[in-house]
Amino acid sequence: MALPPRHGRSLVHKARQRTPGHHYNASFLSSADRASILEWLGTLHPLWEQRYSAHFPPPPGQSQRRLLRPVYWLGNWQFACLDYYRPPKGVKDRCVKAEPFPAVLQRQVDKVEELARRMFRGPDMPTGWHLNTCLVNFYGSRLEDGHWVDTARVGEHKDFEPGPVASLSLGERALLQFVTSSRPGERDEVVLEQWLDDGALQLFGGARWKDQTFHRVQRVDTRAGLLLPPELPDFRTRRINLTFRYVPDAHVTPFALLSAEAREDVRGYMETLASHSAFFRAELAREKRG
Ligand SMILES: O=C(O)CCC(=O)C(=O)O
Ligand SMILES: [Fe+2]
Repeated sequence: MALPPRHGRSLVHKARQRTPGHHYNASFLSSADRASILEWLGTLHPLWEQRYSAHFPPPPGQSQRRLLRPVYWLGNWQFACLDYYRPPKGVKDRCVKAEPFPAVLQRQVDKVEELARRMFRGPDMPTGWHLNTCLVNFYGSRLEDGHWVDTARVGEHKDFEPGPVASLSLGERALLQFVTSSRPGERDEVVLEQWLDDGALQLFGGARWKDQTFHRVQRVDTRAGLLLPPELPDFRTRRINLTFRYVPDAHVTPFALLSAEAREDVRGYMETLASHSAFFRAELAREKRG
């Protein structure tokens, strides 16, 4: 059970704690699978996306900015400038069909789905749920005007995809916190903290962790010299996290079938991806065939 937070005491939940709806296994990945995932990561060409686009301009008072980190998506790509997947209203032209999972990841997904089906029932396990989406987050420092700037954090947010969400962590450990919703003038209350270790699985679902709380990556440890693949210009990766989610198949759209505006907004990204990927080349070609 999650203990209520007490003053002056941090809640550090150890491996395999019993918190309903939240599961953590520090040693989920075998060393062979871990090695093979790292080898696959070395072949990726992640994107530095911009938050906004021609048809999704910055709101008043905000300006165009890059995301804090490069990302890669599998299954479907939720481009930041298409404003991510936000059911029930934001489901059209949000999830662009992307590459399938490599075999080593599909094997992890099969195991995680089996576990999730044992952990979650009824309203916590949507009809048709399967993990068909993966966001690969690269955490580290980026070079800005000759200085390395640490951008290894994620502000509080919810994952809006329905049902349980699973994540695999590689590299430096990260402190993940679940916090209650913020109200103006009130400090967020941390209701659960979990250090995510190299090779760990975290699985969470149900109203408590998906709807009633936000989560954030508060910080990522630094150990001198840890550098994860792939080699990127102007970025040093020390942690990689893969989150697996479910987007109903009806909401995953091939690039060629997006609205003209959405195609315009992401065409440049598709072309960049296509320069390294036969899958994205074929998706672009499909548009030309009409
Ligand atoms: O890096 C992590 O462990 C969590 C990332 C996350 O919350 C997300 O990608 O939605
Ligand atoms: Fe998240």
